[in-house]
Amino acid sequence: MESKQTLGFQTEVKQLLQLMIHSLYSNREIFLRELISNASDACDKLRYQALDNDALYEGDAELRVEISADREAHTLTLRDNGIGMDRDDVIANLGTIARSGTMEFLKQLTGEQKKDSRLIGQFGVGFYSAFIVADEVTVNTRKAGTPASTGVQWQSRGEGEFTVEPLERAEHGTEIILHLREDALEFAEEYRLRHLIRKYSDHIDLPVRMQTVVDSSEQEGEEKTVPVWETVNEAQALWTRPRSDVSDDEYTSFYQHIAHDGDAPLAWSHNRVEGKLEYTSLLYVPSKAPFDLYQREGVRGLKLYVQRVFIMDDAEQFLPLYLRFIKGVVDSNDLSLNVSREILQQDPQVEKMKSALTKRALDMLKKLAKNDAEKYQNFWNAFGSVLKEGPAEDFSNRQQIAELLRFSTTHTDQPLQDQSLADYVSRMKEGQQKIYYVVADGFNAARNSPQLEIFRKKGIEVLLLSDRIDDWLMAHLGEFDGKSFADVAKGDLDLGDVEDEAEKKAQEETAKAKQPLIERLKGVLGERVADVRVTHRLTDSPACVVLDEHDVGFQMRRLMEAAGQPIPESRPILEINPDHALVQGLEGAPDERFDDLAAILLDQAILAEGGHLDDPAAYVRRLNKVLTDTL
Ligand SMILES: Nc1ncnc2c1ncn2[C@@H]1O[C@H](COP(=O)(O)OP(=O)(O)OP(=O)(O)O)[C@@H](O)[C@H]1O
Repeated sequence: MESKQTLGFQTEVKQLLQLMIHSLYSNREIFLRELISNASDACDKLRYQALDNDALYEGDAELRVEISADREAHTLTLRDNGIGMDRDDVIANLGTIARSGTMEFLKQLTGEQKKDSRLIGQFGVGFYSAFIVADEVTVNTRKAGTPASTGVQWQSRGEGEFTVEPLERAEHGTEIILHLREDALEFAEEYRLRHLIRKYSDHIDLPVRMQTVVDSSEQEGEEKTVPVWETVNEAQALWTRPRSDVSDDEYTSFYQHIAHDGDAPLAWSHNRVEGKLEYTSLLYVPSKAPFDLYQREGVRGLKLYVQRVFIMDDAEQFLPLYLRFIKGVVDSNDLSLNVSREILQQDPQVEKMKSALTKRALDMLKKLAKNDAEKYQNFWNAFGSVLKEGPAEDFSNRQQIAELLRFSTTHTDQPLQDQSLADYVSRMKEGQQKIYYVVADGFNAARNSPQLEIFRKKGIEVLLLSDRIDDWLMAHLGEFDGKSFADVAKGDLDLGDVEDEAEKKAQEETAKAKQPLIERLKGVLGERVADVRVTHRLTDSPACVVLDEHDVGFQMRRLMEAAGQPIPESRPILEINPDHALVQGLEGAPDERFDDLAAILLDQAILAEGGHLDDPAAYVRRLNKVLTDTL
């Protein structure tokens, strides 16, 4: 048998402990939530593993958590009869392996205690929160189903080192003994503990018991004290209760338990489905994005239960990827208890549940948008760009998703995305048939895009898009309220009936008159452009570049380029503003000067659109030549 060993905490864990001990005072009670939460997870794990091996219960199938305090000794003890840990588990889990969350946690610290303490649970650094209130922590544990001699004792003062040593332990499960700091003795007070236990564990399906009053009874003249274990929490899984019985506070604290998030959720939706498929779901919209929202391997999915038995965390088969921010629980009556991830992937029932849960989640967002604009904006700011993946991933729900989208537009000219498509449609000009948008790499580039000039002049609103996903979104959105979308940088400018016949005629005539100039430009620019034409979309700029209706957009091209993907060959169309002095000056220019100005015009149009030049040095050379001539 190995003897006592002293080991160093991993660097990140050390940093974390320093922080726990020295800075997080504001919300100290959360350590209890974290430790109860761990105990509850440990019991869930044992219940699950015992499904096909009853012996793991070792004759004690009544899963529970017990909490007792000793005011004299300054200790608080939490005991569970869950799965327990062996020596390797203890070393890995409680010291040497920083969870991926720890680093992120450290990165995101703001120095503001309130905020920082809320981050603790979210990043899976729960156990160490014990050191907020304790100056020494002892963990006695034994893995269920192993001999009594394989117990382990872990001990640390949270200062950089911990010890592990073998322990003879009759019971399986884990006992955590906190030696409370002088200033944390309130956590040994019975009334305080009772209150906290109810606050943090009423909703979990596991009795949390306290050794409270000591019962003294006179027997044969001798005073005998009997410890009484009393269940303090409600101990009923929250989702199994009828909606009308559950308070908002309870929904909130259940969310905080399952999502490891100290903040309140923005909305929830709790439903029981009966009939062919029977299940209960409880879905939540968090208020802020987790750090791994955009990572491929990021944690997502619901907690899956089958007939109240916990089966797995992060069951991702029940919601589409674009709703990966939704947290919650699904409890099925139909799935088998030994269902695995592989089975979930193929089960047609799961597919049906996924489709129903998707609708529920979208409905929940719709309601939030309708009832609370401020919260909805909060949701959109956190998760809008994920929801924008929806129309491409989930064709059948794309209209519903379209209603949920928010944009910044020329109506507000602000980067905040807070205008819905319905808002846009309600402001459409008489005769306007399309919803116009511009896509650029950043908000300012979009807002100042030359292509918008005519739209601003005529008071036609344009959506200003600058998220990476936007080109992709627009390609899949199709239409909204019977109106199609038009990229102002693609194809011919078509303002529908906003322009009258006289205007159109005048434009045609100008185009005819400029034909010789157009031909001359084409001759000079040659292969660099697909076409040159006169436009009336510009009022201030001399020229702009646009793409053919069916070309891949400028933004998408840059994304594909950055991702090392082959980009389909396409050349821009140069459009010139016949009313601009520079264009007018071109007409009479001698050949050499004309060639320089033509090239500059094209290069400038590409730059204004946000593109980069193949030969920037040539552009600078030409520009300097022209500038010098004017001196
Ligand atoms: N009471 C317990 N019984 C068995 N294992 C435990 C217990 N408490 C902690 N552990 C183990 O230690 C690990 C680390 O716990 P910790 O609370 O730091 O992080 P976590 O539980 O993984 O994340 P989070 O707190 O966000 O749930 C757990 O994942 C679990 O494997």
